[in-house]
Amino acid sequence: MKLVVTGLSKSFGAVRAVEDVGFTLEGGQMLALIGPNGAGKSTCFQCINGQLQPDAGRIAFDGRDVTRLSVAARARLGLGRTFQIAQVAASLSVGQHVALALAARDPGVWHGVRGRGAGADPAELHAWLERFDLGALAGRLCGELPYPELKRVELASALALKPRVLLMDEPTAGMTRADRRGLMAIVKQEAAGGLAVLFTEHSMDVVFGFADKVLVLVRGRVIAEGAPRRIAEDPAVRAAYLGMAAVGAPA
Ligand SMILES: Nc1ncnc2c1ncn2[C@@H]1O[C@H](COP(=O)(O)OP(=O)(O)OP(=O)(O)O)[C@@H](O)[C@H]1O
Repeated sequence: MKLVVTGLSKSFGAVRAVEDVGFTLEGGQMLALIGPNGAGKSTCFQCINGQLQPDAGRIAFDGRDVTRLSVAARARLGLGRTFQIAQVAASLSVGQHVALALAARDPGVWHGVRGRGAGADPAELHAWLERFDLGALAGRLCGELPYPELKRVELASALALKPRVLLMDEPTAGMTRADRRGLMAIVKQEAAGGLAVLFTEHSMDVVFGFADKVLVLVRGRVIAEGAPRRIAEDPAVRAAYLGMAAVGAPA
């Protein structure tokens, strides 16, 4: 798997949110997109997942140009993302939510071909829930879950679709350090199995603890790219973005 982004640019009126951004992401890698507020992380992220159309640039997925494809078409090719569990899904149980995601992987279920409604195979569902330490919570309503567990349900549901690239926009926002690390450890395991991961992140312990590669954006442009240790020591990064105090030692 290879995701190649070249010359990505997007403006909003006079604001050049993203300018000439490029990078390569391969299977098994975790790439963190970082930068100060307003640097263009979300805009870049949304151009890649298809929510926004870039003004210029190309996004190639395994050699195929996906720049003009819809979110759904990208997802079908294996470009997956985590979604925040919306209000409507809050009334589903954990088991139901994950079962829907598992079933959605198989279009036959939706077309009634298998005649089993939207149910996943119970044994597969059980194994999947256990993998995310959600077995004991299967009957709980998503809307009543503590935040870290809810984030695990979102991740379990996104990965149930078996993406080859997982896009996560601020996956650990609002979590404690321990919960952040717990969630990202699961993602890291998936990456070890060949999944490519692109995530935006503000928590430096997550960036330096889990990313294989870091891309630093400042005012829409890439100012540095490389291994976390190199990025942490990069004077331009320290000066332009992180600030001396904010850069922790790489984990
Ligand atoms: N829909 C929009 N309309 C107008 N300007 C926008 C829009 N979305 C983003 N911008 C502007 O583009 C620039 C980049 O914003 P973006 O949200 O991509 O940055 P970010 O790095 O994700 O920031 P944050 O860390 O605060 O979420 C900012 O100046 C922002 O105000």
